[in-house]
Amino acid sequence: MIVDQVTDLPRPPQRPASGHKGTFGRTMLIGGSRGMGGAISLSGMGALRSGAGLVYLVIPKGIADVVAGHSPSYLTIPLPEDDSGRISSITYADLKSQLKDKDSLGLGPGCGQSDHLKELFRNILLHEEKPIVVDADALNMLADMLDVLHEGPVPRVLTPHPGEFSRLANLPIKTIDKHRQQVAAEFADVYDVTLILKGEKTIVTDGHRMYVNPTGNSGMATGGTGDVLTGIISGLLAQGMLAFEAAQLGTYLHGLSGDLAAQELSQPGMISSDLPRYLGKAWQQFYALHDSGKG
Ligand SMILES: NC(=O)C1=CN([C@@H]2O[C@H](COP(=O)(O)OP(=O)(O)OC[C@H]3O[C@@H](n4cnc5c(N)ncnc54)[C@H](OP(=O)(O)O)[C@@H]3O)[C@@H](O)[C@H]2O)[C@@H](O)CC1
Ligand SMILES: Nc1ncnc2c1ncn2[C@@H]1O[C@H](COP(=O)(O)OP(=O)(O)O)[C@@H](O)[C@H]1O
Ligand SMILES: [Mg+2]
Repeated sequence: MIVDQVTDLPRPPQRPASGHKGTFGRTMLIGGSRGMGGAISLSGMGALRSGAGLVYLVIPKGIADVVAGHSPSYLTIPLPEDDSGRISSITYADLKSQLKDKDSLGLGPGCGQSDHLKELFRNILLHEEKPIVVDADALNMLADMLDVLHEGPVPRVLTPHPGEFSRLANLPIKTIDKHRQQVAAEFADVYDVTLILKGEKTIVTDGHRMYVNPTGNSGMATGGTGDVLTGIISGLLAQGMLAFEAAQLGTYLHGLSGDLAAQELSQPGMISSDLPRYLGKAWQQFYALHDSGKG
């Protein structure tokens, strides 16, 4: 297997002067559960500040008001829930009309795990050809049904931290930490996905290309920062970026937001909800350095 090291960042999505919110894509994020409404709200913030035109959050009804209260900019779709406050009852067929006009999906932040969710995500991953980001509990459920990734050349971005990757690839965390690039590239190649292996110097690979992200700091080791990344990448995918490029740019901007937050707030003093707030500054710095001020 030959893997090219990529260092250049991709072009960001174009923002035509005549663009309207439909031009910049609709992304739908499915997650949240009782006690983890924050995760899906953070993803939604990442998606909004990535430039996506419309951000839909599909959540259990028990947390709908709290999630909607995080930002008036979300559209929320409340669904029935089970006794533990996780999305339940609704089937893939029930969701189909909602999925139809969406340009990208993000599955998992804070959703918890259940047989029902597993079946729902299984059907989405099997039948939806649009780009999908898979994170958090959706990754943990995916570990038992990796066959859904063999159903065709469709854009899938997986965003595990080493603990989640250990479950997915059935490898000890020690082996993953020691051979990060090799194990990530092998997995991405076998399952035809873009894999983001998170941590210090996050790796983005599709099995043929490898990008090692230079941004980010250990101030980002705080609950919810990965949820923000999921939203950013879903939003970039909704704007038409290809999977590897969206993963690369999303990871870079996410880490840069963390660096800018740390500069002003310190590493211990920054929290995950600061990242979306610094994403605007990260975009400005990106445009200044890489894209001649178009933003
Ligand atoms: N505000 C909210 O609503 C929030 C909600 N959240 C939601 O919580 C759900 C569970 O997600 P999760 O990631 O917290 O737990 P899990 O999948 O069990 O993984 C942890 C295991 O992996 C191991 N591990 C090894 N290396 C690691 C590494 N580099 N980074 C991280 N872990 C590493 C680790 O080892 P240890 O810490 O013991 O050393 C441990 O054994 C999920 O739905 C998520 O969206 C969170 O996003 C927080 C904010
Ligand atoms: N030491 C570190 N250096 C750089 N980035 C880090 C470091 N620790 C964590 N991060 C970043 O923070 C994010 C954590 O994601 P994740 O573990 O999924 O958190 P959560 O599930 O709580 O949202 C990832 O993007 C990861 O790369
Ligand atoms: Mg996570």
